[in-house]
Amino acid sequence: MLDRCPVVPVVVLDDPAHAVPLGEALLAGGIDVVEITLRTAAGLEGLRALGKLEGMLVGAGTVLVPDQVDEVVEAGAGFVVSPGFSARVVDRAAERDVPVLPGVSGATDLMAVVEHGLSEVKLFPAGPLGGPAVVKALASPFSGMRFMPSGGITPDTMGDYLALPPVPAVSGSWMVERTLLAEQRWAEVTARAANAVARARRWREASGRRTGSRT
Ligand SMILES: O=C[C@H](O)COP(=O)(O)O
Ligand SMILES: CC(=O)C(=O)O
Repeated sequence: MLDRCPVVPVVVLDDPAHAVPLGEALLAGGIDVVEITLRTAAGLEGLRALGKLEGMLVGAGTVLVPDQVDEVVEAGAGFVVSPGFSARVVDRAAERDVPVLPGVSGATDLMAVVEHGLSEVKLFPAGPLGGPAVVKALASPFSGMRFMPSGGITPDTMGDYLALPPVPAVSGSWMVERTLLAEQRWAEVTARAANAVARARRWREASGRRTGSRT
């Protein structure tokens, strides 16, 4: 997932009927990975609908407890994301054979991640924690760890993260703002997605790094 697309939209869905047009809008902008959060009642149904959209890899976000891992796997989630580290969520994901990206906010979380044999995490909330400097500091003792920063990232700051070798992708909600979805402004979603992918490509090229397959 982390190598597929350098920018992963994080979606808070209010209406499950918006899931498929949203997915189509993202694909049109060159984004083929999306995280649907369980923050709303519509999340699970939206995940189920979007999972059937050809060419889109759909994951579940805001997975807080192990039973939600079962729910999202049954709804077709291709990966699971949590805002923090839960050993029980990680273990359930392993039992269900679904890739999991636990959230970390510091070295103690990363110690637990290493103990569980994982080497890919979400850094959350990346901006308030201190931005790219935090990735650099954490990557030093945890060499080999790959980070997907999220939280407070903007089109203007994402390049500073993507320029770092341990950062294959960033995630955020700016491409799929809740109001855009409510107003069904799909062309704007496509434009923001295309802009994000183009910026990611530029930053990667400037820093001599390869982008994901679709970029
Ligand atoms: O997990 C994702 C975050 O909620 C995304 O953060 P953001 O809304 O600041 O982009
Ligand atoms: C913030 C986050 O990681 C999530 O909602 O999954």
